[in-house]
Amino acid sequence: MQKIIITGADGRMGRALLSAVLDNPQLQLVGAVVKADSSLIGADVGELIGRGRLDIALSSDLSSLLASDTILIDFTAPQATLDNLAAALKHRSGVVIGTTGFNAEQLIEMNSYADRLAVVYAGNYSVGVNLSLQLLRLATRVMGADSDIEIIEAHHRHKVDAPSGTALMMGEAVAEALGQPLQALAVTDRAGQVGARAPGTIGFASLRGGDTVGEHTVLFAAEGERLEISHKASSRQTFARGALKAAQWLADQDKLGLYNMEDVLGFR
Ligand SMILES: NC(=O)C1=CN([C@@H]2O[C@H](COP(=O)(O)OP(=O)(O)OC[C@H]3O[C@@H](n4cnc5c(N)ncnc54)[C@H](OP(=O)(O)O)[C@@H]3O)[C@@H](O)[C@H]2O)C=CC1
Ligand SMILES: O=C(O)C1=N[C@H](C(=O)O)C[C@H](O)C1
Repeated sequence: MQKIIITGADGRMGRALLSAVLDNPQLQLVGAVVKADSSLIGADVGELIGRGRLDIALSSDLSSLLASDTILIDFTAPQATLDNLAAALKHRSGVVIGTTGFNAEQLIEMNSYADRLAVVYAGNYSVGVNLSLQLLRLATRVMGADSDIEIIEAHHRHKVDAPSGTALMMGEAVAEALGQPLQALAVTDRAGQVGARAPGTIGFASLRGGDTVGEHTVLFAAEGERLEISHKASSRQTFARGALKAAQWLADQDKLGLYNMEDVLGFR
């Protein structure tokens, strides 16, 4: 059985991941980690997620749980993820990262682990979103030169980063098919007298409200027609199950490296 540790265990994704691990007979939950100042330290994981006592206590001591045969699944916040990667390196644990909102320096730091650890990183672990990246590359090759490309995302009111990690992944796929880096094309801030749309740019718009789990549309607006490629997640379990698939896949890899969900799904 593959041993799994969940960080950010009391978060929205942390709880979804705990349920998904407990439902998967091929996985064994060996640790659930919360912040050092959390009032939940010592509480029972089963009671946290409404499943009755499981005799696994929430802990803040990630290092004491990590080992070379554990996989850490981390959906927390950018700095916490980088701290957790440093801890994983000491124990040679594989890491599956779902956190979004990294800045450029933080992404460079994450990439620096690629030759020392086995890591999967994806801004979205659903099958549908990762399949859509293939569709987006094709649509961009066919229609990209003649279309205005806009990426619209909607999330719940608690989300702290924008554009979403998924929107940026989609933007990267489109930019790659256009043969340019995303930073050179992305427009994320339209307000006031911004002027007419610059050709070849990729616009981003972010909506926040209610309990929206995660919705993304990439619009190719051409003369006389519009193509929209959309994905709607209706449950966090879809992300949790994808992350567990990534953990099982990572455990079977014999090479270190920074992988993504397209690697896990065999799409590239
Ligand atoms: N890749 C994917 O498929 C998906 C990615 N996400 C991403 O996952 C991340 C978490 O999302 P979500 O679960 O909704 O967020 P939550 O805010 O519900 O959970 C975040 C968790 O991380 C913990 N945390 C935050 N900051 C720190 C820190 N500095 N040190 C240690 N722990 C910390 C929080 O602890 P505390 O509660 O004590 O603050 C909490 O347990 C986000 O970046 C989100 O975008 C979300 C869904 C899918
Ligand atoms: O914060 C979320 O909730 C989500 N975050 C990810 C993102 O930033 O794209 C994935 C999903 O859309 C939910």
